[in-house]
Amino acid sequence: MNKIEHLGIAVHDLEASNALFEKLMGVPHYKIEEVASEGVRTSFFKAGPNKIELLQATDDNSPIAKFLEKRGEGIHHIAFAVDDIAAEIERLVQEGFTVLDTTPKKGADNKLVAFLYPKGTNGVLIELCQEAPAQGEELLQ
Ligand SMILES: C[C@@H](C(=O)O)C(=O)SCCNC(=O)CCNC(=O)[C@H](O)C(C)(C)COP(=O)(O)OP(=O)(O)OC[C@H]1O[C@@H](n2cnc3c(N)ncnc32)[C@H](O)[C@@H]1OP(=O)(O)O
Ligand SMILES: [Co+2]
Repeated sequence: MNKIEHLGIAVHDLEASNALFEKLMGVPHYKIEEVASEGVRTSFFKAGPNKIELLQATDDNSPIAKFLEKRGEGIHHIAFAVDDIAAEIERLVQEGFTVLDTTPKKGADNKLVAFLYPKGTNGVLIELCQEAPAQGEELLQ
């Protein structure tokens, strides 16, 4: 795995949290993107080379809606950048991790992503992220 690609933070109200993080970090968010397949609306901030992803639920079945209900607002996941997500998924399965997405799926910000079940990773939800190749559609079906 390479660097931490982003930290995901679950929030109730994306607009309010955008204003708060803008004040906190001294920079505006650089994009808002909805990922309907994940039931989320996201916004991104850069702090030097690092990224923060704020996530709001777009429906009641969203992982973010469930998380907020159970645990309230807070850090939801850590995303690691990987060069070859398919190879990394295979390696982690071999290592005995429960990979929730054996086929990478579309994430935000032009990424292919896959998640690991948090009960097998010390209670931390892990996301793998690969920069989506231009012809990434093939990987997504
Ligand atoms: C757009 C994209 C991107 O960056 O590009 C994103 O980030 S999308 C980000 C949104 N998408 C995702 O999160 C997709 C992957 N997540 C999932 O598939 C789900 O949220 C699960 C992680 C499987 C949890 O689902 P659910 O809560 O329905 O399952 P469950 O009731 O069996 O929960 C199992 C246990 O995991 C805990 N649990 C749930 N979410 C957690 C989280 N984020 N971090 C740590 N623990 C977590 C629950 O509290 C519960 O523990 P207790 O029983 O002890 O209470
Ligand atoms: Co994420």
